[in-house]
Amino acid sequence: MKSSKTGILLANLGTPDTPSPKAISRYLKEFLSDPRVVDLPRWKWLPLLNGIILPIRSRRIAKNYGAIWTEQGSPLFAITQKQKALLTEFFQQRQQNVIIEIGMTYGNPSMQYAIDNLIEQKVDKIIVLPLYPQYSSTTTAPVFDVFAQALKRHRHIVPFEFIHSYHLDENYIEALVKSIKVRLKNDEFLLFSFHGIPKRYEQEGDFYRPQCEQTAQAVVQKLGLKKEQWRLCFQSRFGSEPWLQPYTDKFLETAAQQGITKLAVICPGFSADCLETLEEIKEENKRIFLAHGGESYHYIPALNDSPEHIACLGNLLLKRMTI
Ligand SMILES: C=CC1=C(C)c2cc3[nH]c(cc4nc(cc5[nH]c(cc1n2)c(C)c5CCC(=O)O)C(CCC(=O)O)=C4C)c(C)c3C=C
Ligand SMILES: [Fe+2]
Ligand SMILES: [Fe+2]
Repeated sequence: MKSSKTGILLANLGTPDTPSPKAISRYLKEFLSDPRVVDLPRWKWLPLLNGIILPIRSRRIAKNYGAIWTEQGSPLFAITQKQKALLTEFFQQRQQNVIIEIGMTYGNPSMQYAIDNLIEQKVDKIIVLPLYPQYSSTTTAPVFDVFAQALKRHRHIVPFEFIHSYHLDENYIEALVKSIKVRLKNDEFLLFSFHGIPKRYEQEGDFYRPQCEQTAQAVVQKLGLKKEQWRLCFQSRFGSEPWLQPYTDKFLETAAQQGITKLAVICPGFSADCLETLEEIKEENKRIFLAHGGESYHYIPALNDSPEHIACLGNLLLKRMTI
């Protein structure tokens, strides 16, 4: 009897191909044209995006991308490749017949490329794993959209499973706890910083915030932290309307006045380090905190390709393969 072959699709946001303004603009155009991300009326948003935002922002963030770029490409790209390689080993060790592809929502490798490859290799089933522990209509839902779009080219819709979120997965919480335990000093305050979304999206039904809160609560409970030893904030706001609050940068401006002078920051919503963690949180926000009376500040890296993270992702997938 033929053994079943599972296709695994590791989905993430995507990143520019190079740190040049041209490549960044191409990537941002695709990303920010998605109505799931910016839902303003097209007639209002697209001229603003194309005429003002893309030329200015892509030049501005080119130097930030340049500062974090690696020989293997952008950190998000390089880390996702490592996750793929280690997950392949994870399944080989367990004698599972799997093919893993990376499919980015925006940019390369595209979701279409990933799906075409999996279908060409005649997989019996596809498991889609959006690498976002907390669901959001701005990240997880677009993975579903591009996945469905990519299948349109094929006659056969392969049976599939979509991992919606894993914000309270036991191995995910354990991996965060372990990573914090080895890095957080006794006298440090712990800041959880999650990527923000517009507040309006929450009012319209996006339940991202409660999932972020549940992740943070589960972690602090295991660490035994008191409520005055930690806080949850939201970073990376964009545009002028209110986003989820409290804002990370605003908190850092006033933290020292509240007696918080030694700080460690973790961003549990990012499964791989990227521009938003390595530049904004690790560098820019450190400068803000130290300029406003903070004494020490350090960033706790994303779970990336750590053995605990690979075991977490591997087991999440394995559960879907055996049922
Ligand atoms: C404009 C609206 C945006 C929403 C909504 C948003 C939500 C969101 N994003 C992530 C994860 C990542 N975002 C990254 C970069 C990034 N995000 C936005 C805008 C929105 N994000 C922009 C304009 C950019 C580009 C950089 C910048 O100009 O600041 C990245 C990093 C990609 C990389 O190449 O390293 C990630 C990852 C989440 C999780 C989220 C909502 C929950
Ligand atoms: Fe973002
Ligand atoms: Fe940002």
